[in-house]
Amino acid sequence: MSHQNKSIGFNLPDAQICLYDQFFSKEESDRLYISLAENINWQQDQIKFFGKIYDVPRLTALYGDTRKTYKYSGILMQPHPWNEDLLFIKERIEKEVEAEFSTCLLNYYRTGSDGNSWHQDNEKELGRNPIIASVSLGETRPFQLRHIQRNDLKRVDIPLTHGSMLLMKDSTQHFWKHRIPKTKRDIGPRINLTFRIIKNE
Ligand SMILES: O=C(O)CCC(=O)C(=O)O
Ligand SMILES: [Fe+2]
Repeated sequence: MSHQNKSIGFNLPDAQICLYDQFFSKEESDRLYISLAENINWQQDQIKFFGKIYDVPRLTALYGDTRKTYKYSGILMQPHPWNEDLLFIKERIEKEVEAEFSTCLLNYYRTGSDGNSWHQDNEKELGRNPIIASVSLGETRPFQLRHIQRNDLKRVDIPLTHGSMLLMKDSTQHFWKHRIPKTKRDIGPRINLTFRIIKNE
């Protein structure tokens, strides 16, 4: 039996975004969450901001084809090789999306004090119109988007639930910034995986 994934498109100017809720079943999502929390090599990154060094407010990890290095926030990252869970997730996405991903950047938001500030994923290694597939596990957090030029457009809030997959492509990264805001609410942890295509060799 072939299984049909339902997606919701967001009609945003200068963007191509769609969301698949329950892209992974509850059982798959629970299993993946536990396994990734335990088995991924989570690390604490730091950023330099006006000459001072700060911990990034989340844990991260880079996995993928080991020839593809990735430079973000000014740091050159060497990926860990794919593991079984990541290949399972990647293959499921690739069945739905016409793309082959080289790299996965993972984020672990331990509490509401962890977040991801406004940015565009527009590093030159990603090429001109990057496709990014973003899987969420654990606590639902809002994914917020804002257009970088048009202040007539309202901010968009997309709740990213356990087992969902958000797809961003075409000019999205040129015109829209996104973030995961921090919150004072007492919430549980969340794991996010963003699958990307790195063009360098
Ligand atoms: O956690 C998320 O949903 C977003 C992550 C993100 O924007 C990124 O890693 O570039
Ligand atoms: Fe991002």
